[in-house]
Amino acid sequence: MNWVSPKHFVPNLTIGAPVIESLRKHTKAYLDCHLMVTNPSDYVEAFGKAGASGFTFHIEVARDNWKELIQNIKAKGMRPGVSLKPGTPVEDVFPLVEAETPVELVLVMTVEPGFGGQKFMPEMMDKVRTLRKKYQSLDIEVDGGLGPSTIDAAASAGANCIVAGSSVFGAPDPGQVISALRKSVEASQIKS
Ligand SMILES: O=C(CO)[C@@H](O)[C@H](O)COP(=O)(O)O
Repeated sequence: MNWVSPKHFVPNLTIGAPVIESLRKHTKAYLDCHLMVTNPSDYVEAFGKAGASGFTFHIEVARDNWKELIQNIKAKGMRPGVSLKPGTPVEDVFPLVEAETPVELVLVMTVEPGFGGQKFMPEMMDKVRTLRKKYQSLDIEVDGGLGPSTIDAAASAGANCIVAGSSVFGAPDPGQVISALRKSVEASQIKS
């Protein structure tokens, strides 16, 4: 794909706080917000007010301010999470999980963030296994290329929160795919 990253031109997001606010009027569901942005601090207040449940930022853009960011996310009533890109070592998020005010979720990207429909990277399961061994009760999320053919690898490595796009929205029966994903995670949790 020949795609060049644009510079920021406007401070708004296509699926930003107004979308969360609109959804919140119709559901009590957990709204898990993963902000793939360079300036997550700028969005905490708006997402909190809009009714987001979780706010996940990227470690790659928060190396200098993650402590304040986590505290701010919690102060605004959301669960803080941190995400890491495929090239980022898992050790980089340990301090955030072990902090006095810790993140409550780690999102291991299983594709390069940016586009749906990419191939799952099984080698990222080493990160998931490492996190699960070290932190038994941590929420570990995976995102990218998850579907019926890849869920068992992720679930058996220890992932318990699954983000799935193409496999669900491209299925003739999305509910059936969601059930299959859920079943695999539940079965792995019983075994461990
Ligand atoms: O936002 C991203 C990647 O940037 C992911 O959430 C993907 O969009 C998930 O989609 P599939 O890989 O399941 O199609």
